[in-house]
Amino acid sequence: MNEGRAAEIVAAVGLTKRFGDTVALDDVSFAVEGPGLCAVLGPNGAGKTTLLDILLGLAEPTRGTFRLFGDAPRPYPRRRVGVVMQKEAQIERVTAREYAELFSAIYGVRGGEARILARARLEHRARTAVTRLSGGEAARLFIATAVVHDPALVFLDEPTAHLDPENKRLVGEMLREIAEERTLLMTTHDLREADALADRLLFLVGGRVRASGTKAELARAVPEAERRGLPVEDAFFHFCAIEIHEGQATRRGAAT
Ligand SMILES: Nc1ncnc2c1ncn2[C@@H]1O[C@H](COP(=O)(O)OP(=O)(O)OP(=O)(O)O)[C@@H](O)[C@H]1O
Repeated sequence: MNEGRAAEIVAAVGLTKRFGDTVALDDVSFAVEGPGLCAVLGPNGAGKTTLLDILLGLAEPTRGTFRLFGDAPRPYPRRRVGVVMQKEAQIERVTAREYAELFSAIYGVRGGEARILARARLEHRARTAVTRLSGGEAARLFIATAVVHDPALVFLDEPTAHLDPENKRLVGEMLREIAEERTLLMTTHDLREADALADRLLFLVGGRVRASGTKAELARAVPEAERRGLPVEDAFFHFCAIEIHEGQATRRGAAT
């Protein structure tokens, strides 16, 4: 990543979201500079999806505001933003090529389907129904589709959840390549994956930001005596006093 080009891409200012008595986000403020990959890390129920929904313009915060590319998102800058949701549309009998054609047409990108299939390395699976692709193949198709219109910012909600290690690695390589030129904001509860992929980190627990910054900054803040695992694992434990296993929060040493 070229530090000289860093600019504010996403900024949240006091975002709060309530669902009845549940406070999903509690006065969340942070800024993400780009390009690069920012991992939003937190256990189940931390508020990650709620945060993405607000930043995507799909939900209104109860309180607070946010900026995209340094400006208020009105009108929402759809053409500059891409998205991979946790549950992407799985339309029966639509092939990988048809799926790529459909979204290329929606985004008005001529010849986009060939770019999508090439980026996803799925040319040989073009005639296979999306519902019959493996988890890794489907993840690559959704990610390649999300960037067909060349957005500067891409939101991804747990794009590698439920993938085996080899497919996580393949998808991770794809995300790193995409993050060379763009800003990716990706939710995950996989600390190892964040350690391997992220330039920046946002730790979210119980709807509150526990820390945010570059991976190097947060890793440096961990005292020598607390350094036992990967830098991101140590930093998460240091700032949040919990670890995440299978999405669940546990105290260090409590999991098998
Ligand atoms: N539409 C809703 N109505 C009521 N409560 C909600 C709603 N959406 C989210 N919540 C609650 O808000 C909190 C944050 O949920 P959210 O889905 O944002 O967490 P998350 O970090 O994305 O979790 P996961 O890792 O399991 O996807 C949870 O307590 C959840 O039950």
